[in-house]
Amino acid sequence: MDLQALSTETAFILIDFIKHSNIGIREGCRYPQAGDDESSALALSHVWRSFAGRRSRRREGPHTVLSDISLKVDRGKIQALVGLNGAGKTTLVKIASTLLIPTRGEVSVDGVDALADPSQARKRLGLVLGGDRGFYPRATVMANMRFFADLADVPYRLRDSEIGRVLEEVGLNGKERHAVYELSRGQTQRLHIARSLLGSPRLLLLDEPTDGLDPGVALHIRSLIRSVADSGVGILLTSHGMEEVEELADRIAVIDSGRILVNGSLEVVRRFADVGWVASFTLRPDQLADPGILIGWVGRRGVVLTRPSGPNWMVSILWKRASEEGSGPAGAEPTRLGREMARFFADRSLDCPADLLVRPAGLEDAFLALAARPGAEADL
Ligand SMILES: Nc1ncnc2c1ncn2[C@@H]1O[C@H](COP(=O)(O)OP(=O)(O)OP(=O)(O)O)[C@@H](O)[C@H]1O
Repeated sequence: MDLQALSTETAFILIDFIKHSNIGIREGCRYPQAGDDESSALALSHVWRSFAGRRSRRREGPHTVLSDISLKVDRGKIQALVGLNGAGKTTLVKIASTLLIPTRGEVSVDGVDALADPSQARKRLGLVLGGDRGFYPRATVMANMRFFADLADVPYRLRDSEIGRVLEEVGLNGKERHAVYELSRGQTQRLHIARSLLGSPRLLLLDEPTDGLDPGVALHIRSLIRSVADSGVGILLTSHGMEEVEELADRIAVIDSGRILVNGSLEVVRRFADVGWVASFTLRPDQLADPGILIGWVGRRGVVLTRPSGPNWMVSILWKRASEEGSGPAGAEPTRLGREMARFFADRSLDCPADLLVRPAGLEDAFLALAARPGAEADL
């Protein structure tokens, strides 16, 4: 736009508008301002959250649950949040949903400052905390959805068609006249998702959406989550299901004691956790009475996890990837690694386990390796 070609009055009105809006001019183009990230459904910046100690523990002072969390969820992408129980995932979801105010930091939902204008932010997001609560159980699906559509500010004349749209999206069309208590657990969970989609939010916050569901229903919910993301909604997903996260997430943040350890693709998380290949097998007591011998042999090249299974041990060796560039067995192809392990048994005149399997490490293995890292006991 050529400002010189405008009358002085029009130019002043335009400049005044630009000063009081979120728009900047750089060589005649609109460029993003702070809090106006075009691709962000959610932006958390240096978020901290503390809780006052319980009355009996007041002298201990506030308990810090989240420390300096910065996280972005892009539109159309699924950002997963994984961590052990009590790591701070639900607290973070509650802050993103405006249910909880951070002690410090900034929260922006679809470009809206959620701390300055929580009601505008709420209109742009959907929240699924799941579980059996959250609906009027004796009222019908339709009555519940009309109530929540009103809360979501869906215009009255569009209300029933909007409800029809979201019920169809989750496969609950036909259930409108059923009381909520008549729905199965999986159907109730789908209704939670339908409710969160009312008003076409730009951000969906899903806290363990498939928790407690049978595998078939969980599969359906997962494909629903993917299709919602594909429609351009940014999704923040917390889950203890590592396979689910691996399948769905574009980015995975691992949170530990209220801090983000790493955030990126599965490959980034695996590199951070320093785990490349996993060897798993069953060890009989007549093969190796003391798994400590195996642990000593692996040494610093990996992590050995054992768990009893009847009289046997189930063993997983999380081989570090650092030695992939070096000389250790983890640097070999899985076949070479398998051969190396076979030699361990042969050198001790022991049978090589028949079920020995070497496979690439997944998210669960990376997570276990992080939990087993030195010093982790102190903070996990
Ligand atoms: N209202 C509260 N008052 C005091 N402490 C709280 C409160 N809410 C959460 N916490 C504490 O904050 C920590 C993190 O809890 P949060 O529920 O966010 O963990 P989480 O990662 O979601 O755990 P889980 O996987 O078990 O659901 C826990 O130590 C919890 O006890």
